[in-house]
Amino acid sequence: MPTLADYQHVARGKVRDLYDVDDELLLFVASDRISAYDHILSSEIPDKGRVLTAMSVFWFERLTPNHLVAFDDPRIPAEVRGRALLVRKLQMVDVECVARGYLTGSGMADYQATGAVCGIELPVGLVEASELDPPIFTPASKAEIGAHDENVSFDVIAAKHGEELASKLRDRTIELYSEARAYALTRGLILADTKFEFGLDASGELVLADEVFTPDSSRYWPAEGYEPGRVQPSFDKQYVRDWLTSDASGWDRKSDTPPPPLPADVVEATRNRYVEAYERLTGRSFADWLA
Ligand SMILES: C[C@H](c1ccccc1)n1cc(-c2ncnc(N)c2C#N)cn1
Repeated sequence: MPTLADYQHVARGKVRDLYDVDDELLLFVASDRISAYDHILSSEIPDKGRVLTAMSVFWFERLTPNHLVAFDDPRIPAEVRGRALLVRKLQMVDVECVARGYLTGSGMADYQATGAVCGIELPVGLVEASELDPPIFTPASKAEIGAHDENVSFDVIAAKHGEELASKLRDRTIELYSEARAYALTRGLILADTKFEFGLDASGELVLADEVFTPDSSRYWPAEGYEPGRVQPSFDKQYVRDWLTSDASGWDRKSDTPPPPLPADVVEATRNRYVEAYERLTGRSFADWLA
C-alpha cells in the first residue's frame, strides 16, 4: 500500500490537494480544513474531508461522464482513504462554471451595481436570495490564491474557448445544476448555486471533474425557513460564521488578523451539520461510508 509521500504533490487548494499517481491518474484529496471569511481556519472539522468526498461520489454515480476512477482502491494511501479519489487526468478547461438558481454573493453584488450578472440582464426588483428561474450560467475566470474569481460574460468565454465549447460548458452546467437543485429540494435542501470544473478527455469529450455539489463548491441552505429579502443561513458554515462574528470570539472580521481557533462545541456542531447534509441528501448513513 503506497503512502502519500510516494506521490508528487502537484496542486494545492485552500482545503484540498492534488497528487500525481501515474501517467493516467491523479489523487484528489479533500482535507478537514475549513475556510470562512476568506481565511483558512486553524481549526479543522473532523470528517469534513470524508463527508465531502462521499457527497461527490454520490453525485458522480449519477452524473456522467466524469473523471472518477475509484474511491476504494489499493492505490489510495490508508492515511487519506475515504477522503481521496483516484481520478483520470484531463485537459482542464480554465473556466469556473457557475450556475446560480438564487441571487446571492458576488451575483447579488453585480446585480445591485449593474442590474445584470455576467452580462445577463435580470428583472428589476430582485432581492437577496431571490429565486432565479430558469437558473443562469455565470462563469468566472480563476483568480490567484487569495483573490476572488472574476465574473465574466459568456462572450468572454466564447472568445477564449470558442462558441461551441462555451455553449457546451453553459448547457452542461445548467443541465447538471437543474437536476441536482430539483433533487435536493425533495430532501429539504436548497442548492442555491454551484461551481463546476470540466476537462476534455483524449477524444475531446467534455468530462465533469473536480468535486461536485459539495458544500465547498456549492451553497446549501435549509429549505425550511427560506425567505427572500435576507441573507440565508449556510447549512454547513453558519455556526462558524456566527461564532467568528460574535463578541465571544474577540475577532474583528475587518482586521487583517487571522480568526481564532474555534471552540470545541462549534467544531462538533459543524461536523454534525456536514454529516446531516450528507445523510439528508443521499438517504445513506455516513457511518456506512467506507466502513
Ligand atoms: C483546480 C483543481 C484543484 C484540485 C485540487 C487542488 C488544487 C486544484 N484542479 C483539478 C485538476 C485536474 N487536472 C487534470 N485532471 C483532472 N481530473 C483534474 C481534476 N479534478 C487540476 N487542478
